[in-house]
Amino acid sequence: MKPIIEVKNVNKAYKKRRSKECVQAVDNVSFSVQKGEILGLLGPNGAGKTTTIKMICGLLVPDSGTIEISGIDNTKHRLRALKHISAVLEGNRNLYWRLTVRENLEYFAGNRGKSRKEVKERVEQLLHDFRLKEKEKELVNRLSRGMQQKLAIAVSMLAESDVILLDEPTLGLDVETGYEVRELLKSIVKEYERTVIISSHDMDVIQDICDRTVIINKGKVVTDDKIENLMRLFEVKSYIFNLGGLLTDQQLELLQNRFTEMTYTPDTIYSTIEVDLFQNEAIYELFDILKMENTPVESFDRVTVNFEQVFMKIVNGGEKICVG
Ligand SMILES: Nc1ncnc2c1ncn2[C@@H]1O[C@H](COP(=O)(O)OP(=O)(O)OP(=O)(O)O)[C@@H](O)[C@H]1O
Repeated sequence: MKPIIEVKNVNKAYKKRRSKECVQAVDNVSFSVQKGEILGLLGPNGAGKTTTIKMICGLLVPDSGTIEISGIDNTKHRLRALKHISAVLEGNRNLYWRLTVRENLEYFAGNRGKSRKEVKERVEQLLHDFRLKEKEKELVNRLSRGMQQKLAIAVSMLAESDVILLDEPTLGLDVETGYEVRELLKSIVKEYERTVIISSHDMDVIQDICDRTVIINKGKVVTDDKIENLMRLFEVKSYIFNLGGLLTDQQLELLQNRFTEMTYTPDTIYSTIEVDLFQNEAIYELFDILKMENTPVESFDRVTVNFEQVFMKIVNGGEKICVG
């Protein structure tokens, strides 16, 4: 099936201020999104997420590469392509600040050529789904940041476009409101059956809501996979060994040379090693190094990892992860 969004070999550089140098914000990025998929664009600060989102929704033009939306090139046929997309960008909530919550929804619903009855029904539905009913008469400029964000997302749903882009939907919200917005997104993205791209550096948002994640670091795609696959990959590869003794300097050096991802924690007479074993044979090499000094292994187990740790490993490892 042809993807609904296809980003192909896209590059974007910015000129640094007061200098002739450039920052390569997006470096040969390619990924695609199928209809109905919920994709998380994840990456640390400055990774290139916002630049990518802005290129998809036509606010920035790539230096090279192509972006197709429903098969339409969004630089060659910008308006036609953008009909398929609505976006909620960080710090740019497209709302009328001097209108109430209900008035905003009515305005944007009416704007789409709907009948009065249809507008009323739609607005009621959204007020209910987004838990905004209590605030329907409140002016937008008096709403909390979280409420404004919910309203902005509700407005984006009104467009009935195939694809919704959400840039950092929980950024700057307090923990409780962030959680509420996340839970809300989780329930509505499935219910409203849209294709969604969420950019975030909030791991919980990505893990809870998205089917798949594209992780970007320093402008490059480092991983593109289902979250469950990434979790599985790291879960089975991370081990903790409880040792009934301490390592000698020579053993430690050998282990550190062999296993880059390794943590040694000595206690008085016991110690632990946490290590990532990417090949099954590596475990035998580890045992050989321990056997050199007859260091007893009292127990070993897989480490349970959370998505945040997986993300840190991928980003800090800097390598392309291939799964499957
Ligand atoms: N208008 C601009 N002019 C110059 N450099 C820019 C501009 N916008 C972004 N950059 C730089 O491009 C790189 C990617 O920025 P971008 O905002 O796309 O990343 P991001 O992943 O969205 O980061 P964050 O999570 O911090 O918003 C960064 O190094 C950033 O400093």
